[in-house]
Parts: sequence; structure tokens; C-alpha cells
Amino acid sequence: MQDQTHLLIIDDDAMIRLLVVRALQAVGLQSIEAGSGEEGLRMLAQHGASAILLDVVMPNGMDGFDTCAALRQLPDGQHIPVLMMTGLEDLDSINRAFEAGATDFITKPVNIALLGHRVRYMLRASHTTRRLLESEQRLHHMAYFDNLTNLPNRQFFREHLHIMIALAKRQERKLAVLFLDLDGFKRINDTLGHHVGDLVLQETGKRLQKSLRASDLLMRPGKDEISLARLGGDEFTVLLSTIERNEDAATVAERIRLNLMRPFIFEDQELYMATSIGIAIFPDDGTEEEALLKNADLAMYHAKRGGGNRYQYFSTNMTELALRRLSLENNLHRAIERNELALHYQPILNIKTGKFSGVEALLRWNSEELGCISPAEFIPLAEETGIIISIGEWVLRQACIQAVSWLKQGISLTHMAVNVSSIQFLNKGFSTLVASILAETQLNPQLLELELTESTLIFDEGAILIILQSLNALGIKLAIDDFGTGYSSLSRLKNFPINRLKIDQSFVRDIEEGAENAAIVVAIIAMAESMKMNVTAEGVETAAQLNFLKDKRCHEIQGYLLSRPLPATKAEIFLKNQS
Ligand SMILES: Nc1nc2c(ncn2[C@@H]2O[C@H](COP(=O)(O)O[C@H]3[C@@H](O)[C@H](n4cnc5c(=O)[nH]c(N)nc54)O[C@@H]3COP(=O)(O)O)[C@@H](O)[C@H]2O)c(=O)[nH]1
Repeated sequence: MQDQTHLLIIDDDAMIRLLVVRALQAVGLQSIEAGSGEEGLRMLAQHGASAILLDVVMPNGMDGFDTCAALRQLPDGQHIPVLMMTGLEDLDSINRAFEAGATDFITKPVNIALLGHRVRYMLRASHTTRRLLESEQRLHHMAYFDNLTNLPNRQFFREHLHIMIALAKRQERKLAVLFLDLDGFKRINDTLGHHVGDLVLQETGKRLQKSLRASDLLMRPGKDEISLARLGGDEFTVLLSTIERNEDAATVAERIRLNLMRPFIFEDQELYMATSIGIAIFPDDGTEEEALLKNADLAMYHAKRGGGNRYQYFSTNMTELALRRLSLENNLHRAIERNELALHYQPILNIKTGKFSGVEALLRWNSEELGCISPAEFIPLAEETGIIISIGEWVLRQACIQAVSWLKQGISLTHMAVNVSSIQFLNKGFSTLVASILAETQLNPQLLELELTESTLIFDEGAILIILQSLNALGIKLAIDDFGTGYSSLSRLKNFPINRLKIDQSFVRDIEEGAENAAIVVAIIAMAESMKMNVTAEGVETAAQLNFLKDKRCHEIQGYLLSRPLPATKAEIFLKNQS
């Protein structure tokens, strides 16, 4: 139905219609006419109307009350002003007119001279009301919907969850909250820009809607049973309000996970996404919306820490782990200023020369409050919180200072290897920072080797190559750490200025056990040779492993068999003694 400027007059008396048409014309208003309620409804559907003048008593068919009630049911019929013309002056008829949805009424015989002005006034009032209504709807949309995806927002979700929990309590039913977070989304934003990030979020919203439509099969159908929201950033939530069993939530989570794994194609670029999903169930994991959301979020965090691209149910021990994490985070922020960080150095043996000429710097944290914390625990936390940027800078500076000090003491060092987190590597200005630390410490760049993990290199090839080339231009060396555990393709590696592959200790550990791991190690050594790269085996713990690696002409060896990572003073003695 279109919103028209003309009025619709519905009256079975042709003479009255004529009089009304004239009266309206006199004040500049056009109108169309219908002789019955039924005809009026048809004309309204066809031509629309800005207002309706409706007779009440029409004996041959629908009367004015029924017509008014029927037009209020039409899609756009709710807001059209309806002026009822009635000869019935009793209170009951007036009440019935308003109950049927009339805006105003006048009694017959109609005062023709005043009618035009009355209608004009009604139109003005209705226009004002409509504009108020529209701006109220706009405000409501802004307050409850997300602009980018047009999905309900956090506020909407929380209020809806509150209502659905109350309902579930009354009906003694279960419900599930799924908390989703895209894996590696920040990297997409950082490397491909916010425009691509926005497209990913919009497409994610659409795929989630599709995944949930498909899961109607699982639910008893009904409009309130599944709802979806974008909480902000790359976080989405799903509410399944009628699950029968806890496992039903996993079925939906798995469907979502698979759907989001299909490639995203934007502007000729193929992107692969993954998502981590946390699940909290009412009433088992919380009986209030805050608790359910928090616990689903915690479960999501665990799914992410477990490697991502998976779903995870909430369990109570997660709360203790979250408290530990909070305490670690608070302490980690002040670890540098409190002087709690130190570097240990693990000597690396060059098989050809038989000398320990390289070392790998490994970070240690001895917290005054929490004791010694393993880097395997605090490095991921430092990465998530961004603290790794300042810690990484500290590590790099300390390692360079130490290398210069040892060189001055006559220790022949071929390389000082330093681990670089992907967050640090992708942080703007990383190569400038490296250059300034080299200048400040006066370390020969050829002696610095940065160790990057394969996962750092899987993102936008162009952007990664630019950073690698600028580091390479400084004269420093680049190594791939934990090689064999990631997904970097050989064709990619060929394009990167990489000097060394470090075989992950998991392959070395199992050399003796399985022919498969031995074959992988041999293949990596051969590959490194053909690509003119050095190769170091990590985690060597037994003489058999050492002999195998020597036999296969691995260039360098590192592991507990030769030396554990040592504090600087001990590493110094170790290196001096063998020189
Ligand atoms: N971004 C940064 N990451 C860092 C830094 N310092 C350490 N790390 C990373 O933390 C992870 C754990 O490190 P750590 O506990 O120090 O373990 C290293 C070695 O101590 C250990 N290792 C060495 N030899 C052996 C062995 O024979 N057996 C055995 N079981 N373990 C051994 O392996 C770890 C070697 O790490 P890497 O060579 O880097 O893979 C680890 O991922 C570190 O990278 C830092 O300053 N920045």
C-alpha cells in the first residue's frame, strides 16, 4: 500500500460522498470514493490514502466498525487516521468506534463548512505522530541493533536472554548460550585493513543466520526460540532457548563452525576463517544472564587456547583458571619495571665445527608474588593482552646487549637467536625498532637471528614479505621455529628470505620410535639443503637422536643432552670453557 496524498471516503450514500468531496476540495484536498466497506478496503489496498472518512451505518455489507477494524489489520493500515462519520451519538457507539481503531469521529448531519478544516487538523496531527513514531523506531534500532551487520546488539541480547531465562525457569526447560569469537580476526584487520574486516563480519552474520535457520530442525519452531546477536568486534552470541539435551547445543555449534570454515571471497581474495565457540547451559552453568554470558565467554576462551576452530562446553574449573589468568595478567604488566624478567641462553652446537657457537635466548619470569612462571603459560597471555610488544622489545634489547658483552670478552658467537611473537612481528614499525636496537647496542646485525613461527607467515603474503625484506635488508638472519608443526607451504617459503629451519622437537623426540618422524626429519633436512638454508634440530635429549641427526647431516643441534637453557653467568662459563 502506498502512502498517498488523497483521502478515501467510504459511505453508502452517494449524496453525502459528493458533499464531502466538495468540502475537501474547498480546502485543497483530493479524494477517492467507495460505496461500501468492502470496496473501501479494496481501494485502500490498491491506491493507499493519507486519511479515511468512514461512515458507520452501511446496512448492505460491512459496517464502519468492521471496516475500521479490518483496515487496521492491513500491513500499513495501523497509522492511517480514520475519521468516523456517525449518526449514532450514544456513548456505546463512540466507544465501539475507538475500539475499532478510529482516530476521531463526527456526528451526522456533517457540518460541511467545518469538515475540511477538521480533516486538515487531523492530517497535521497524524503527520506529527507518525514522525515521532519513526524517530522513536530509529532510536530503538540504534539502541538495539548493530549498524554493521544489522543484527541485534549486546543490549538486545541481554534483555532477550533475561526474558527467555525467566520463561525457561517457569517451564523448567534448558537453554544454551553460544559465545563465538573469530580466530585471527585481528590479523585480518591489521594486515588487510578494516574494510576487509567489516566484510568478514557482515558475511559471518549472514552465515550465522543461515546456520541457525538450518537448525530449526533441532528446535521446536517458534519465533523466539533462536536468536543471534553481535556483541561487538568479532564476538557473536547465539541463544538456543528450547534445547532438549545439552548435546543439542554442540550440534548447532558444529554446524556454525563448519559453515564459517568455508572460504570467504572478497575482491578476488580467498580468506579462510575459523571460529572458537563457548557453550553455557541454563540452569547448569548459571541462572542469570550475566553468569551465562560470562561462562560461555570463558568456555570460548578455552576453545581458543586449545588451538581454536572448535567448540567447548563450560566447566567449573574454568573459573579458577580465569582467576589465575587475571592474577598473572596483573603481575605481568609490572614484570619489567619490577625487574622480574631474565633471559636464559641455550647453547647450540654446530656439528661441522664441533663448537657451540650460537645461543637461543629464552625468557624467564620469576614473579615476586607468583613464583617462577613458565613462558609456555605467560607468553600466550602476553600475546593476548598485547604486553608482548613491550616484553619482546625488552628481550631483543637484552639479548643484543648480552651478545655484544660476550663478543667483547672474546667468545666467538655466530648467532644470537631471539624468539619473536607474531603479534610483535606484525606490530607497525617492528623492523624500525630492530634497526634502532641494533644501532643502540652496536651489535653486528649478521649475528642476530630472529625466530618466527610458521603461523606468523601464513597470513597476507605481500605484507609479510615486506616486513621480512626490510629485516633482511638490515643484514639480520631469519629462522622458522618449530618447523613442521604449522601450515606454511613450500611455494611460500621459497619467496621469503629465510636462512634457517628449526625442526620442531616433537619430530626429534620420536625419531627413534617411528619411521614416520625419522622420514619427516630427513625430508626437512633435504629440503633445507635444496633451498640453501641452514637447519637446526631442537629438543635433542638422547645420544641416539644426536647420532641420527649427525648421520643425516643436520647442521646444528640444540637440546637438554648438550645443555639446558642457562642463566647468563652460567652460559658465559659454558661458552668460555669450550672456546
Ligand atoms: N615470543 C617469545 N617466546 C618465547 C620467548 N622465550 C621463550 N619463548 C617461548 O616459550 C615457549 C616455551 O619456552 P621454554 O619453556 O623456554 O622452552 C624452550 C626450551 O627450554 C625447551 N627445550 C630446549 N631443549 C629441550 C629439550 O631437549 N627437551 C625439551 N623437552 N625441551 C627443550 O624448548 C623450548 C624451545 O623453544 P623454541 O625453540 O622457541 O620452540 C617456547 O615456545 C618458546 O619459543 C621469548 O623471549 N619470546
